Amino acid sequence: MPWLQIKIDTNPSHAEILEELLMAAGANAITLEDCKDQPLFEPIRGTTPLWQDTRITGLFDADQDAQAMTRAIRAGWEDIFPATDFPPVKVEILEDKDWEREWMDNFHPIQVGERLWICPSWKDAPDHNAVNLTLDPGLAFGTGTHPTTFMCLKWLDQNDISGKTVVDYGCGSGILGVAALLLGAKQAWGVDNDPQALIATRDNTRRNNLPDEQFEVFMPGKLEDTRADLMLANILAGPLIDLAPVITELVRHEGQLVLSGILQHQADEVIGAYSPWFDFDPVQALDEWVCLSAVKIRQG
Ligand SMILES: C[S@@+](CC[C@H](N)C(=O)[O-])C[C@H]1O[C@@H](n2cnc3c(N)ncnc32)[C@H](O)[C@@H]1O
Repeated sequence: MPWLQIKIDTNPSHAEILEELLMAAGANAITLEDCKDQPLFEPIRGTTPLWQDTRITGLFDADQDAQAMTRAIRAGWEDIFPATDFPPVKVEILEDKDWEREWMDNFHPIQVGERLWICPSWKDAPDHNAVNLTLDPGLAFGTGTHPTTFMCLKWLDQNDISGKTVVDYGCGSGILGVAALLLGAKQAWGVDNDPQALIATRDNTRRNNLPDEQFEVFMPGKLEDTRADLMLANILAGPLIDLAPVITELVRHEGQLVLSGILQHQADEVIGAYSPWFDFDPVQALDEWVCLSAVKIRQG
């Protein structure tokens, strides 16, 4: 089914209100991205563009009336900011994403280590006695084929995580948290800043017959009081470094940390950001990527 996208370029101080107005107009999901270098419309020659910091995209069902929705969003804006021009809006039909999902034909069941298989939900599991994780990543990252995901899954397969509590930070499709639960973990919490990822994680939790409460999902900043036994964070080196205090705080004393999304040449910098609190194992590498594991030895 096609989707309707409403894109609005704004600035950070107006972003939250626009998010609320898009949700009130019926958006199924909202994404925010930096758009400084890619304006929706070419700025008029000789003028300074005013609205080019933050792009908000609302995803709506295609049978909605785009003009009526845009009018409602605009009316809401004018009530709140009567003296500020409504920013430029672009409405697009997002055709059925078959082209984005062509990879599905090439996604086959993958064996990870001794116990675990990742099986696309549209294919049969080859070994019914294995721990089979049934997966449809939707529009989120995480099929198990990427070396960073694969190394985290391998770590889970090789370690005893029975009864543990787990945070899957940057959960994407939810693949790591669901794998942890299927391998015996007691509870998982997922965090992602992409709403599509939270939807995919919830769907994959259900697909594996796990109750929603066993894998709860959150936007960043909503999980402050948790102290997990195990933290899985496959993001990228930059955000992992920036998030070091936040991620550290979510791990209990003597809890474990597994980080990936890191290129080989970035490993030392990431280790440096976490070494005030964690003692690292030898680095694991696959292709140009590494996976770092560690134990928390000092309180954050
Ligand atoms: C490489 S994917 C990993 C997905 C999955 N965990 C896996 O291992 O395949 C990284 C995920 O982190 C999310 N992400 C990136 N930066 C983030 C941040 N600052 N806070 C929370 N999530 C973030 C992205 O939206 C994406 O879903």
